[in-house]
Amino acid sequence: MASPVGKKLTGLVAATFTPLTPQGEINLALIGPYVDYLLQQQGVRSVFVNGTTGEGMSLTVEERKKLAEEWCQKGKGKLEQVIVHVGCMSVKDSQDLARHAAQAGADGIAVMSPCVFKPTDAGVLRQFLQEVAAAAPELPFYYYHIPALTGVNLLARDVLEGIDKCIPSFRGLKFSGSDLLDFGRCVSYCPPHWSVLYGMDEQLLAALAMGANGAVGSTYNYVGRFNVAVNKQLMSEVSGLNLGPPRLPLEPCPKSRAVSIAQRLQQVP
Ligand SMILES: CC(=O)N[C@@H]([C@@H](O)[C@H](O)[C@H](O)CO)[C@@H](O)CC(=O)C(=O)O
Repeated sequence: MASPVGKKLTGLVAATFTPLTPQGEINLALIGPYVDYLLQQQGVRSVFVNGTTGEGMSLTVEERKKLAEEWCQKGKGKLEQVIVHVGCMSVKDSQDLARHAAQAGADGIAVMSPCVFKPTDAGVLRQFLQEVAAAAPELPFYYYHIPALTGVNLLARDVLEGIDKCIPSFRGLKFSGSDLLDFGRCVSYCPPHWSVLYGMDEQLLAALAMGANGAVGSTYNYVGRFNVAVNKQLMSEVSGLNLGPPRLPLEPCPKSRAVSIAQRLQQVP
């Protein structure tokens, strides 16, 4: 099957919370107003559903399906992209969620590593991701790298090695780690039609300076507007300095180039 096209995922993406009723049931009635709130109050136009912030791993498969459907339905014609996290401990549950996300009209799916029986190396993790991606080959697929939660301390760059050969729908990664060297190597490795999205909101400026295409995080639910303003300002200052394309060639990273990047960034007021 031909690999999916679809618009490149960029900008701020809110990792959505899951609204619950006082009885602990998912509260689907709040999703419509949540969409409007993100657009109107935060200037955030894409969402990442059932991830860490949304406590997807603590929800049942049925609850995750209902939430994915509701976000796709209420976001249709309003949001730019609805990305659904479909990672589970069970590959079959993940495949089921991937197929469902495609039927529900999601714009892409993401998967984190299983974290109890952990992959022993990057190849094993790639194989897990491949089996899930194959269940919805028409959807752009993203690897969700979050080692602090999964305990899977593989380098994201190693996971990316040759990944498009086994996952034709691969379109990038959400990097929720603090290792900016690994992040920079991912930026360098990814072709321009992939998205490199950063997920530690506290380090967003560093990630943008290193070439992130956007960010996925919890704080964009409530300080999205602030970030949109700061990022616009940063980008105009950086482009005013004539630094060239933001995608920095860090692989291999010669010392002289690293120094010159640092010197140039110091000039940003
Ligand atoms: C561990 C965690 O929840 N990390 C958040 C961050 O947005 C994080 O809340 C933020 O950087 C504040 O520490 C995201 O990376 C998680 C995320 O995007 C998700 O919910 O899928």
